[in-house]
Amino acid sequence: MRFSKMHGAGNDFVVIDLRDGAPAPDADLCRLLGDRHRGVGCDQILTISAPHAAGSIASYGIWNSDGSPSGQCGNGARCVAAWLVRDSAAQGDRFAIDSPVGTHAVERLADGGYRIAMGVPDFAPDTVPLAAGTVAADSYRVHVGEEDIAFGAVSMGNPHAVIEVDDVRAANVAGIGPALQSSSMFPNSANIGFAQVLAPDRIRLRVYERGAGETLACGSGACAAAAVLMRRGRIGRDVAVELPGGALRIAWPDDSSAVTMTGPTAFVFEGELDS
Ligand SMILES: N[C@@H](CCC[C@H](N)C(=O)O)C(=O)O
Repeated sequence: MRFSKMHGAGNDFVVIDLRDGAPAPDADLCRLLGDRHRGVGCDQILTISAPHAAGSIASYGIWNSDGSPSGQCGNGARCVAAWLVRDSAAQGDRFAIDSPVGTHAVERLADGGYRIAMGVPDFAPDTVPLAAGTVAADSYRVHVGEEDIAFGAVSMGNPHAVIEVDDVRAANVAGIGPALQSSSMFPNSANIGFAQVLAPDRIRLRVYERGAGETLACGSGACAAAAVLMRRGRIGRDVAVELPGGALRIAWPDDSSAVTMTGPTAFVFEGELDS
């Protein structure tokens, strides 16, 4: 099995081409590929297959390093786009690719970065899914140990909670992240973001990802944090999101439009696994 190792702002991937109809890796193989000691090591495994929608050039599947599937991966979408460009499957600077939750318009930028239309954020609790009766415009509350935590919740095709903090570097990401993930409020778990507003056009973010733990960057998490804070009026509609592994640009012109995410991609190495 041949694969490409890639990363987007430090969120790293094993990318596998399944366009010949080969089966997707099962959960055991995903765990092995994700293992940084016994396998290749990555946060997510991305598989590239034939398109689902007319007009798209390919589709992709997403698996976390613990073997669980996801519907959305922002950094992964940029890496899949860059992989398809290198493969000459993409003609021109604008094309479309299908994630498990829908079709995404892709724009290849002059500086080598990619802009992806990530879809319209959905705040409905049933969609997240979040076990809460009403849609809170601002935030929900939950007890984690002794702490009373306020958070926003949104689906970007995958579930996100966003906690605004004063100092993200001091945030208890490794404690609150897994505790909130296992709360009964999140029947499908969630990606837990910790966001600090630095300026109306700049936030700092760390994300404890579902199925992967804290990563150097989470693209859908950046969209989710920006959407929650924009909806609260805490920041403007076009922001830089500074993550431990790099910066992404997130824009959401108005509540009914798609969020766009812009950021870098990198190829790390090519590899081959034997059976
Ligand atoms: N790193 C990704 C998100 C990957 C999936 C996530 N952990 C989940 O289970 O939903 C990104 O860049 O968005």
